[in-house]
Amino acid sequence: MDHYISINDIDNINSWIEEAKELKKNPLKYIELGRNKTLGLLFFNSSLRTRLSTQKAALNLGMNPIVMNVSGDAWGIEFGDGTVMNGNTAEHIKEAAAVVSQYCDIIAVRAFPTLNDKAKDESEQVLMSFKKYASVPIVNMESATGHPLQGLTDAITISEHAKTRKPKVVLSWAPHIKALPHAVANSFTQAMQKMDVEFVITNPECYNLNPEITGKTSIIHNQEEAFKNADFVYVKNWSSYESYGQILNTDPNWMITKEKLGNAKFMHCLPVRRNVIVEDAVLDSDSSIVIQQANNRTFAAQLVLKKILENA
Ligand SMILES: NCCC[C@H](NC(=O)CCC(=O)O)C(=O)O
Ligand SMILES: NC(=O)OP(=O)(O)O
Repeated sequence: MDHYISINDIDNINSWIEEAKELKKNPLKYIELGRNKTLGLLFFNSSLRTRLSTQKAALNLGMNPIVMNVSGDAWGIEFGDGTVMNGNTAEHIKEAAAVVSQYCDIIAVRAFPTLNDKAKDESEQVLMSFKKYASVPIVNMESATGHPLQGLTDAITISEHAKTRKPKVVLSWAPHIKALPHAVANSFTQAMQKMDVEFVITNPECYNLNPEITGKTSIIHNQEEAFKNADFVYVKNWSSYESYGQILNTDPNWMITKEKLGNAKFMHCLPVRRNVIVEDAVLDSDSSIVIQQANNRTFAAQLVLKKILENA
């Protein structure tokens, strides 16, 4: 594999899941594979899990990770072509990406959407500019429209916890005080579409995700109906896609409660706002598998890095 940009880069999700489970059993098996190779992690946004689990994955492969908080610590980067750079940006992505490529064998990037410029967000300007101007493989650590390391993690976690051959998986919108990206929900949807699961999405009417991503997946606007016989309830807030980046509904009736969850397992990518997205009683119960889910971030990242290293 050259780059890991989206869930579409997974050629066979079942074999990837099996390989990730093998890595989890023996995380240091490939400690020589990345020896003397450097992974650069560039963060334009905050992170706890991605920042630590991706470094851990690199260390398990014998790589040396180096991390930079780009927003704040680096010079402001210009992405526009032909811009007269007399504003706030001090260096162009053409130089920045070429320079970092000389220090790193793989570059991983986190860059969230603007949520006010749909065209710009959908062009994935930051991630795709790194891909264009860097001379080494690029890994997406959550971009404007996708979080494929999370989506792969979620697929592994569902496979590990499934009690039936074809579990029912529900992606549910839940309320939030801030306008949040679509990336996690998009990549989760794409991952579930590749798996042998019964997958449905539930969200208020004004919150349908990008129809190009949801495709034929059924969208049910009645949460209670969607949750019937669910084995996994994956919860996430996202802002409106149609009224791009807007908060149109904060109805607390969409919050996940123990009663609504029934016998299903609760999943969330984290960080999660308690008693806004989900009540304490769920997170503090055995129904929640969010901690086990976050642990799998390491093995998803390790699998992706391994596949890139093996291709080098
Ligand atoms: N990487 C996982 C989720 C990151 C981001 N969440 C957030 O920004 C939550 C912020 C808050 O709760 O204030 C998102 O939804 O895409
Ligand atoms: N789930 C996830 O990506 O977490 P962070 O934002 O903390 O990296």
